[in-house]
Amino acid sequence: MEGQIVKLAYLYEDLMNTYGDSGDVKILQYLLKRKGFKSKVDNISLGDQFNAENYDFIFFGGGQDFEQSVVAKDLVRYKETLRKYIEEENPILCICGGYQLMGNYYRISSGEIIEGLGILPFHTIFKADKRMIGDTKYVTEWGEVRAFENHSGQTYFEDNDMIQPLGKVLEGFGNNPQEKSEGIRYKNLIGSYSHGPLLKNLNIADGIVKLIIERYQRRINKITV
Ligand SMILES: NC(=O)CC[C@H](N)C(=O)O
Repeated sequence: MEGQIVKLAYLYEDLMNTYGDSGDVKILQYLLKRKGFKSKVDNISLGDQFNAENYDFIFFGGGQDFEQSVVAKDLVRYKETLRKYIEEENPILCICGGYQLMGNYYRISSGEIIEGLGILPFHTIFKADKRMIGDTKYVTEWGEVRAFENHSGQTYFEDNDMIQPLGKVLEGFGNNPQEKSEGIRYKNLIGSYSHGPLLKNLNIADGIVKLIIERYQRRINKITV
């Protein structure tokens, strides 16, 4: 029965998957299996139908500016279902280009604006003077994380009460070269510039698996009552 399977959605797997990001989903499936949970990944792409309510976890990986501009136009159809899912404290992990698209906009090198979903109050701006590339190290609520970043977009929060960074940067750049902050945490949405994949850091992976199982149990209880 479908209800007995943990359901994961991978948004635009064919377009948004840089530097091993799909490994994040594979690691989560492996850890869920070790805990005795079967899981299934649905790849959601251009023109598909998607209802976040049916899932226990959503993954949105990184992408180059061109792919982001294509995806942004399609993604707008999912704004309300994603907003509801996020507001209800369900788990979602957005990496780099996927993270950028949760904010208000991303201004790319040509000056053109890629509209984000505007679910969270931040924006990203391409700055030619600095490509943020290399190894990163930062501290999160789950402990220290090491990963790899490669982006030109610099992300700035517009409301520091509503959203918090995922971590404090010890090495590398994170959101931008000035603030020593990495990624975002809002309810159970995690956004990060980390590739490599991020979830090779098992402290974060275990934290997300816990959130997924809690969400799965809430969803299953709703189906069976
Ligand atoms: N790796 C990525 O997802 C890159 C994101 C975006 N295109 C940037 O350069 O900022």
